[in-house]
Amino acid sequence: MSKMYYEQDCNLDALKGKTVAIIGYGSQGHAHALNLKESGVDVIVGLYEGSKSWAKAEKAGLKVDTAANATKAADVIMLLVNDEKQPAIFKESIEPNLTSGKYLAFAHGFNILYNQVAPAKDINVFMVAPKGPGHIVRRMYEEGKGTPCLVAIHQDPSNDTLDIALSYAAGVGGARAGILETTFQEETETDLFGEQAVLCGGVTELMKAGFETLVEAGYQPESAYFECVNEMKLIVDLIAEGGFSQMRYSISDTAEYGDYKIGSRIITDETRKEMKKVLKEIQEGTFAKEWLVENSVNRPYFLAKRRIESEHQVETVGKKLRKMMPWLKSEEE
Ligand SMILES: NC(=O)C1=CN([C@@H]2O[C@H](COP(=O)(O)OP(=O)(O)OC[C@H]3O[C@@H](n4cnc5c(N)ncnc54)[C@H](OP(=O)(O)O)[C@@H]3O)[C@@H](O)[C@H]2O)C=CC1
Ligand SMILES: CC[C@](O)(C(C)=O)C(=O)O
Ligand SMILES: [Mg+2]
Ligand SMILES: [Mg+2]
Repeated sequence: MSKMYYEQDCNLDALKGKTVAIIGYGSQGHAHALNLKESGVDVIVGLYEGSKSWAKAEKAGLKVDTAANATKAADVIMLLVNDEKQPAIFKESIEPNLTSGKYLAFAHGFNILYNQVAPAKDINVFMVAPKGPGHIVRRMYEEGKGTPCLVAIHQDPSNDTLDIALSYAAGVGGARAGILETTFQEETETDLFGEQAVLCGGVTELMKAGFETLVEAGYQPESAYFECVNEMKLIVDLIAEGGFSQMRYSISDTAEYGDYKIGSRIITDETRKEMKKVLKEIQEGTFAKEWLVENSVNRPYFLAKRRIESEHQVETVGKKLRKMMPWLKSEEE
């Protein structure tokens, strides 16, 4: 049976007297460090000499040191550097300073599930994985709201790792929305599937396909952008707030009829079959292997696609239109 935890189930005091090192100060790192600090936790950020994040973290009022020194100073070490960089940083800076009984934490299970990081048996290992982008985790916390989190325990030699993990999850704001207990395997496989097939890969390809269909048929790119990209958030906000039924309550009956009639012509049996294939590749470790190889040869596919995607018309038109909507805050520097 699924196990959910809320504020009344979490004891923030479990982290009292302990220091938490946040290694990395990017999307998740800045959100965890600042939310925990504002929840009363003693935080130190761990980076490397020359890191562009160093000055940012100091400017935000956080203690900063190298990853090795931060690990030495801390009882709980949360690894929030890029997944592909974690194994080397763990070996070089963290493992030599992880004394028995410390807690090592992750926000994604990739490196534990696929055996890229293997902590000694006397180290407590847990995961707190927010189900949202770091900048939103921070923004929600500042607004007095929270982002749901997953929590999982990999090793528990001290017999209190769940208490520490729940305290941590509450400190980042997760208990305001709900913390679901899971395993490293379930988190990794569902997270990879979600970002590839639905949230990132699925949504951007759907938007681009809609945008390109309209533009190729001779409609204005601005019209295609408003229809297929900008309005997505407005529709999805209604779904997030009140389910499909609230979205369908707010749209016209004409749109609702089109939704029922046409949706399954777009997401076809073929698409569902492909989703199953994608999930199998994740479960069998094929995707993980590919991503590790891509990194070992300096990411040629990843970097080329990043450039090509950033030059797509949907991006250039969107940039121009968003400038006229100053309330749309961009987190990119
Ligand atoms: N992005 C997200 O919203 C989510 C991410 N996660 C997980 O969180 C983890 C972190 O991802 P994310 O926040 O996207 O990472 P980012 O790429 O946003 O940030 C990485 C950070 O690590 C720092 N860094 C890089 N190399 C080193 C090093 N050698 N020593 C110390 N710090 C270093 C970077 O500093 P600099 O930039 O100065 O080089 C940067 O501050 C991953 O496990 C990811 O799967 C989980 C849920 C959502
Ligand atoms: C959806 C992408 C994500 O899994 C996330 C923000 O939750 C990630 O890895 O960044
Ligand atoms: Mg995710
Ligand atoms: Mg992810």
